[in-house]
Amino acid sequence: MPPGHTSGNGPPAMRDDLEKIVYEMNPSIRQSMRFSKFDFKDMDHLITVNDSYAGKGDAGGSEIVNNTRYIQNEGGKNPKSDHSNSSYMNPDIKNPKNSDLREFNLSLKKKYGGICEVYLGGHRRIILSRPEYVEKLLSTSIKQTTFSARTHHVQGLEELKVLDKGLLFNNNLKSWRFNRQFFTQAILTPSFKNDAVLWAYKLFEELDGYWKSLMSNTSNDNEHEWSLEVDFSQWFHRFSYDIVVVLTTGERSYSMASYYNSLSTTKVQLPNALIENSDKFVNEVRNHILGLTIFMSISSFMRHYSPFIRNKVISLLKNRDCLFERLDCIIKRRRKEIEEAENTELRNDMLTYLITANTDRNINRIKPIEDEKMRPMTDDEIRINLLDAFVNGTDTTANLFCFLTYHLCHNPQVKQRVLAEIDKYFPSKTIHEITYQNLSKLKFCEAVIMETNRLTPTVNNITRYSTDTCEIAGYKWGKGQYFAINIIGLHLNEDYWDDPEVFNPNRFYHNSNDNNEDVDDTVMLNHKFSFSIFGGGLRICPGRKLAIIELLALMTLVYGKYDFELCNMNEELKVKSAGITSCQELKVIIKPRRI
Ligand code: HEM
Repeated sequence: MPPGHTSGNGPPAMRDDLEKIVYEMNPSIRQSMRFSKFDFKDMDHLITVNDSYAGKGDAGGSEIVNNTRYIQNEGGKNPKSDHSNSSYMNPDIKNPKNSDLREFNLSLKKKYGGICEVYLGGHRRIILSRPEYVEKLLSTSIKQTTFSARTHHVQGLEELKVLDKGLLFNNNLKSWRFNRQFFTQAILTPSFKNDAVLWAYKLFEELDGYWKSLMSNTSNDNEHEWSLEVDFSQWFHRFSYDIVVVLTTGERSYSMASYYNSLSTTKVQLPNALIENSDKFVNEVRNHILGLTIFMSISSFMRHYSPFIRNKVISLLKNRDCLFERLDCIIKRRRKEIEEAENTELRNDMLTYLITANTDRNINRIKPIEDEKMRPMTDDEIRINLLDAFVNGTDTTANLFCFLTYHLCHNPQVKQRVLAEIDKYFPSKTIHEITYQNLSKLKFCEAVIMETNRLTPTVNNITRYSTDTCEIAGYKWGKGQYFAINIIGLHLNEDYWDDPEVFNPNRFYHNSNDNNEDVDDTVMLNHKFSFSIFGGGLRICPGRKLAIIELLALMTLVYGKYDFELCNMNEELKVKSAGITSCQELKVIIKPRRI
């Protein structure tokens, strides 16, 4: 997930504070944070395309030019003709107030075509919206290291102690490779994937229990005919936290239980202290994610000397210390358990893998490729890898599941096909047989996941920072150029997609005969890079398989058991869009489908 991610369902107090900081402070900061809340009227001022930059390779991009010039005129169309359309909106997300960066990206593509230049907070970014232009950035070649970094050296990230560590903000190629190898191996082993499905099942059972109990609080006595209004956004953000925490640390968090307690007069049978501790943990992670946004976007001077921000910054640094201390305790506790469990079989969670990798207790016995990677990981390294999994692996999946539900409710025929496929492979009473191998048979469901991400991507930009001179989009650029791939610009590009605004999973499902088990899962895209759900190249999302397994498991378990419809079909999808597009609320009525 790219930098600048804000979580949609952070604790309200925290979110309000962030908005206060961003929107109500002095104008110079508002200007620098314009990517969060921008004004279409000002776009011509903000955006400059000037090929005198190109070729010079001036990474500083010294001046803002007030006029706008088109350097790429796509498909013979004059982008100027789209001017009146600058507030173009996808039918599914209608309110520009609710969807800042997504709408901004869409209008950039509409108005300026495949390439343009944007100044945000004094930094020049080159925005790319054509698949041909992003090829080199997402190249898989190991030798192509010009675009191995995601950001420039952001001092704020150093202060948060995440720069050049772990994966997400690690620009040190050697250190990144070391961490990436462990991270990937830890979450791609068959035993880990099995556990992922097992935990999805267990946590769904827990969720199912809460929903039934909430229903029994109401007057309807007939257990087969009840219905319940639930906010999918709240439940599935919590579900994704609980599953990622248990899969990575092997320890339970109880954020679903805590949410249930807030809704119900009867409470879960767990000690309060356990739930409070779990709430603290989840809030620390959420605040850390918000901290990443603030520390990346606001200059060191403003962070430390602006009276508006200073206190927030101090509390975010305290939050970082608490979270790090908590993770360090978990790591130490597990190290001790591993030492004490001499001859016993070890668990499959990510933490156990990271502790034992390259030791004689290695749970997966995968041989490291290079000598330098032979050493075990330190606690400091393990901590950041766990954090990377929390930061990247929770809200992304939860939001996608909400968007998916929304699209299915608006496309009843697609919904019927999804249910038919689930019923075919997981008939009633066989749901406990769910494994990652048989989930992979759900090809139509997988196509629905892809199409959901095409139309409503959770990640808005994939960024790269050039570590050498390069040529992109026919221009020469200097070392230190910041590029941002405009995902929605690619996904709704009419040159590569027929009826791009229509929800049509068949684009990703090429087997017209549903009875044919031997499905061709090669998706034919007009251009390899016209679709990017998980990024690409060296930095491609390492959690992509886990994300798909989790989403398929959720579809099977939730849609298999419950019928679902939106409380209000006319209501807009409520999203907020910064680094990721996040679902704020999704009210759904659920009814039992299978008894
Ligand atoms: C639907 C869910 C998800 C989506 C849409 C998603 C998307 C992405 C994208 C677009 C990137 C940037 C890739 C690039 O720069 O080329 C990324 C990076 C990353 N993702 Fe995911 N992701 C998802 C789930 C997960 C999960 C479940 C995990 C792990 C538990 C994860 C871990 C990571 C990490 C660690 C990175 C940084 C990789 C690096 O810099 O080497 N993601 N993700």
